[in-house]
Amino acid sequence: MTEPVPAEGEASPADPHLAPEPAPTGAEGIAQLAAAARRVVDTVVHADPPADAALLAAKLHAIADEIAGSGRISPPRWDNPEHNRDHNPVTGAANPLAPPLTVSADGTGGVVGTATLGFPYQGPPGHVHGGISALLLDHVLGIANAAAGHRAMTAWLRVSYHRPLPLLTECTVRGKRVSSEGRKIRATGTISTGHGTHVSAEGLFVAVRPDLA
Ligand SMILES: CCCCCCCCCCCCCC(=O)SCCNC(=O)CCNC(=O)[C@H](O)C(C)(C)COP(=O)(O)OP(=O)(O)OC[C@H]1O[C@@H](n2cnc3c(N)ncnc32)[C@H](O)[C@@H]1OP(=O)(O)O
Repeated sequence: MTEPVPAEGEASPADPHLAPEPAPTGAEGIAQLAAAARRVVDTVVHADPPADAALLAAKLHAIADEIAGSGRISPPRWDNPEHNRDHNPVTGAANPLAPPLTVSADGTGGVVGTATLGFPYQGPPGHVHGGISALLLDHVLGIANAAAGHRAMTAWLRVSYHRPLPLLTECTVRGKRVSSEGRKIRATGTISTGHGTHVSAEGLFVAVRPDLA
């Protein structure tokens, strides 16, 4: 089957913002730690308070001390977008807060990712917190813009919640740049499940000033 050819400025499967990137030294190890920490968070949120909670907490602190003993990386530089990819709270494999969502080109000039969100992301009982949905959409719209060649900051994001988004259900997050005018870029996106669209968003993004990019 022939891949559709993206129009100029649209995300392609070969886009560097979507392609697997060369792993920075130690990235695999950090991703392993992040996956384990993610499991700890999920388990803690689900747990009946164990009788030996204080002892278990002490063990977790000891593990954190051991990890910290190997040193800390410096705060990222503004001009290092690679850092964002690994450590951001949505797709970042190195960030235990990230579900993580895996995003790729959707073949029509936009981007798409899937994730199944568990109890750490709960808002209304059994459903995803609205702020989490906004976070996913903000980030995926940002990736769609980046994949279309625009490194841009969110100026505003309008989120519409159409129906509650259930936890523990695979959801699909889509984003697409829809227009650009000078430094101003507009993008839209949705979060859907097999039951239809639960959340949609549109945003204005402003390309990073050339002297800062
Ligand atoms: C972040 C980059 C990473 C990329 C990595 C890739 C993938 C990762 C994805 C990560 C995604 C993470 C996503 C995140 O989390 S981004 C983090 C959340 N966003 C921010 O923190 C942004 C904070 N705001 C700013 O930094 C500045 O205000 C910006 C950069 C937005 C503009 O300040 P700047 O000094 O640069 O520009 P300007 O003031 O000359 O304005 C220029 C034009 O824009 C128009 N305008 C401005 N604001 C608004 C507004 N609110 N409504 C309507 N219009 C607005 C303005 O009228 C003018 O229009 P015109 O008069 O020319 O017609």
